Amino acid sequence: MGKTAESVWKNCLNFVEDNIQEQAFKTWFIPIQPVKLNENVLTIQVPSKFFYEWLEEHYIKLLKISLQKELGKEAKLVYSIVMDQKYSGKEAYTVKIPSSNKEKMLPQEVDAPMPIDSKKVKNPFIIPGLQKIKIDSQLNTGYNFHNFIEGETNRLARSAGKAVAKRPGGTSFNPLFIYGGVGLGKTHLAHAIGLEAKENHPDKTVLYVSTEKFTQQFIEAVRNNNRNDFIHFYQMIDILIMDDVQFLSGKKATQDVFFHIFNHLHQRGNQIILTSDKPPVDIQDMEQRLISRFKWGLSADLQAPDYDTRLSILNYKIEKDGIEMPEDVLDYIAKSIKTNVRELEGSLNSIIAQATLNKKEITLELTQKTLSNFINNTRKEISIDYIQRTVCDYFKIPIDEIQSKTRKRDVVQARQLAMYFAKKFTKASLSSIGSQIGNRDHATVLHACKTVKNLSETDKVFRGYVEELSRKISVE
Ligand SMILES: Nc1ncnc2c1ncn2[C@@H]1O[C@H](COP(=O)(O)OP(=O)(O)OP(=O)(O)O)[C@@H](O)[C@H]1O
Repeated sequence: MGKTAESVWKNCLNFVEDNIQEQAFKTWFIPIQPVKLNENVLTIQVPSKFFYEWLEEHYIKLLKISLQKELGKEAKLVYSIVMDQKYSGKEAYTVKIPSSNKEKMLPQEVDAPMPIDSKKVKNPFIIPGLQKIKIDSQLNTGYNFHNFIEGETNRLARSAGKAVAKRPGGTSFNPLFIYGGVGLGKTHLAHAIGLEAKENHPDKTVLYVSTEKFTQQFIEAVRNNNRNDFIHFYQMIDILIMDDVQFLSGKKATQDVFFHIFNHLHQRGNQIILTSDKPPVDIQDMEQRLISRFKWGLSADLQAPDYDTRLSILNYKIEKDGIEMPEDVLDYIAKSIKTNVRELEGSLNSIIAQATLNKKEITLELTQKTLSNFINNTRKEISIDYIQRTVCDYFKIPIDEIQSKTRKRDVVQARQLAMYFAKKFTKASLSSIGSQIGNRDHATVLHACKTVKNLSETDKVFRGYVEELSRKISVE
């Protein structure tokens, strides 16, 4: 039987699967569809331009080998990309681009719905000559890529940051929206991108600004009647990094001015990098038109580091400070401090300080003693998993039921209660709660929280459940 696109792709997938991690395989290869086979040219359909860029950046070598095994040395790969027409509200369409077939390459330029080359458009507000003024980028050289340790939980954000620093405004990651909980490295990564972009493109104007500072500057500008100067200044920036955009929440006038700056920069193909403690959809009191712009590029999250990353961070820091520490001590710290990198650094510093001040050797015993308070506090954190198990035990429902799609009344109620308690007892965002409890969206979680609140006010029996469960969960 002759070869078909399906059969060729199936064999390629078998080869790829044997050579990469399972999670990566599921994420980047399962969604691909074989479309056409024309002699030695295989066309595959990928869900987005981002997807295509990622494959070309990370897996091109593997794809090339697998394809050559199937179709010979002259094998060629063509991507069919489903382009989302976010800007015009028109139907999605597909574009076809050949693979670079290089082992390592820069992502190619694609016919994006947004004219990337709109740099030539003249900005009537900018006085010629002013554009190249030197500004202090406000970047902290201590926060660079070299000391930003890579791990499973930050790989996507880090790689996207690297890509942006290489080709600011030239990838589909615009804006690059980095989000994650407290102390997970958002600010560090944002500075690292700025520093590397500056190094790669010395002619570009880079500016890091916290949202708080931006807001203060704006208020000051309005007070002094130079709102326009403020806007013009920001419109001159080639790479704008704005930290903690969740602080725009509720600030209508600042959102408004940022909206105009954002549009201007984006239309000119300038790069925007934003950080936030939550994903765009969960930012409260933010204009919808801004939220939708935040989602235009790539949203990448930083999660709490896993054990291996925690250990690598500790090793890096002690090596840098020229300190020796027994392996069991490092292992103990990495196993005990799980929440975030700032706490990990803090605990390491406390141990070093204890040992230095008391002229003691760093031992496991000293470490356990120093960290005891800290660990007791951290253990009190309640996980979503624990909440789900407690609710399911209480109602005698198997945990897979609330994870399933079933709409059975008792299961729906248990699921809603689990969502309500996750909102009450954890710092997780609505969308993160939804994705962990039954793979629902943030609106479902919001609805669940309201339903539980309403029912507790009107139904005595239900209120009893809520109170008892609340006690059970918080006792731990
Ligand atoms: N992957 C990493 N490798 C090395 N150090 C890291 C890493 N991630 C975070 N850190 C360090 O952890 C500390 C906290 O990081 P950072 O201030 O960037 O967090 P953040 O997410 O911006 O926190 P916040 O939400 O409180 O602003 C910094 O000292 C940073 O250098």
